[in-house]
Amino acid sequence: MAFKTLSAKSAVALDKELMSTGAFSIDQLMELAGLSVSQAVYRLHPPSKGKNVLIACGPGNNGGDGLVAARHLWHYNYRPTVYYPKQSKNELYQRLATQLNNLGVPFTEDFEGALKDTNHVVDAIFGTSTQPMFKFRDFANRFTGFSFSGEVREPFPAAIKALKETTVPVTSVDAPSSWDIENGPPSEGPGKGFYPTALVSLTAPKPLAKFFHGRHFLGGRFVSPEIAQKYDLELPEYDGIDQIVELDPKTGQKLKL
Ligand SMILES: NC(=O)C1=CN([C@@H]2O[C@H](COP(=O)(O)OP(=O)(O)OC[C@H]3O[C@@H](n4cnc5c(N)ncnc54)[C@H](O)[C@@H]3O)[C@@H](O)[C@H]2O)[C@@H](O)CC1
Ligand SMILES: [K+]
Repeated sequence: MAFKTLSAKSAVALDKELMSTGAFSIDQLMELAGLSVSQAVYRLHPPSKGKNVLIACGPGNNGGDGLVAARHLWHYNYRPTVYYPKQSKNELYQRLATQLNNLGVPFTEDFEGALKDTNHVVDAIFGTSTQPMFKFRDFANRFTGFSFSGEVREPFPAAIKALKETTVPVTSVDAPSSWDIENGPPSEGPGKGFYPTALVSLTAPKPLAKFFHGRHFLGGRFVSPEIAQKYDLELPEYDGIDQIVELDPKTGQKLKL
């Protein structure tokens, strides 16, 4: 069975559509994305198996999903710790960080130290960025010979390397950080050889998911039938009140239990 995915170009258009004709705000989408991630963590690693969860957040929307997930995990009785070294000045992210401060969730700058005392890690450093900066860099790379992963800037290379080397289970949000949306794992740089335990694809799996062989969940239960049809998405049915659905990593279809 063919593994159906959403191309980088369609992912950009779909994001715009959700926020224009779909009438969603970014806050809403991020809340639902982060809620999905928190449910995947609960499914993989209930608090009875260890409450310490380290959430690594990058500077963009992927990091925002991580901040939201951290809040939900606290409410599920986990003990989350957040690594968020490049805090955005954007009001939305500041509010998400304040919400965590209000719950007493600690922020750490020592990612590797925190990793020693954790039971599960959420990788929300980089997702499937659709920023023009990435496109420019891809273009520039053709002339300089540097790959995307070789260009991951400080302080994130050490964190991505630590994610690769840890024996603690890692759940990646939308993409294993530093993977390419179309071509998957990088051939050099800190993300070379990084294969997390689980992946939560948001809205629809992107082409990189074909290179991933761990446990695969789909989240982002907010796509209307009209938008799904327009983007030719074959979204699996979510059960009951679940915000995630587990997919067969080989086919991308709903996993038959
Ligand atoms: N359509 C959806 O389903 C939704 C997507 N969301 C999330 O949004 C993500 C995409 O967000 P963004 O486009 O903000 O991008 P990312 O969050 O993937 O992050 C890339 C950002 O990092 C910055 N950056 C800074 N330093 C860097 C360095 N050293 N190396 C590389 N990049 C660096 C880039 O400027 C860029 O803004 C998705 O993967 C998903 O997690 C959700 O927030 C909302 C719903
Ligand atoms: K990620």
